[in-house]
Amino acid sequence: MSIYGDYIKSVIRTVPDWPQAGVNFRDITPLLQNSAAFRKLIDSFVHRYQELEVDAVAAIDARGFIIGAPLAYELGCSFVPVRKKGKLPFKTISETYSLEYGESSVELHSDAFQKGDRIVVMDDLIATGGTMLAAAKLIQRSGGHVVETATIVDLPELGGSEKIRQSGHNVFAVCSFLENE
Ligand SMILES: O=P(O)(O)OC[C@H]1O[C@H](OP(=O)(O)OP(=O)(O)O)[C@H](O)[C@@H]1O
Ligand SMILES: Nc1ncnc2[nH]cnc12
Repeated sequence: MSIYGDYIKSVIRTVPDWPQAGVNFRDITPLLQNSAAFRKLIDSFVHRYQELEVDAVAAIDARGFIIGAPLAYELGCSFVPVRKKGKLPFKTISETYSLEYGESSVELHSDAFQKGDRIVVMDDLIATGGTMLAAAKLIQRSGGHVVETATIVDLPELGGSEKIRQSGHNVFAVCSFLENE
C-alpha cells in the first residue's frame, strides 16, 4: 500500500449491486474529480517507478488508460495501450480471460515495444485478476519484462492479486477493499 493509501481509499465510492446484484462496484470517478487526490495518486506511482528504468507503461482499456498515460508522461517513457478485442488497427496478439462478471479478450499491437523492454502493467482495479494476468501474459509473449503489475484498488478476497503473485509477478496496489467495506 502507498503512504497515501488511506486518503485515496476515502475518495473512492462504493456503489452496491452495480452492474448486477451482489457486486460492490468501486467507483473511482470521485477520485478523478478531486484534483489533489488525483495528483497524489499519480505521484504515488511516479515515486515507486521513477528509479526502476521503466521503458513503457502498458495500461489496460479503459480505466487503466486514465492513470497509465500521466504516469508514462511523468516517467518520460512510452505508453502502450492494451485494448479490448477489435479496437487496435494493426497486427495484434490476444488473450482471453474471465471477469468477475462475464468474459473478455485483450489485445496488444505486435510492435508495441522492443524485446527486453521493462514494463509496468497498469489498471485501475484487480478483482479476479483475469484482466491483469492476461495483459501480463501478452507483454511476456511479446518479449517484454514485467517489472510490476500496478493498480489503484485491490479486492484481495477475490484472490486476483494472489493469483498474479503466484504467476511470478509483483503486485502494487495503492489501497484495498474487503467485501464488507
Ligand atoms: O480482475 P478482474 O476480475 O479481471 O476485473 C478487473 C477489471 O474489470 C474492470 O474493467 P472492465 O472490464 O469493467 O472495463 P472498463 O475499464 O472498460 O470499465 C477493471 O477496470 C479491470 O480492468
Ligand atoms: N467490484 C468492482 N468494482 C469496480 N470495477 C470492477 N471490475 C471488476 N470488479 C469491479
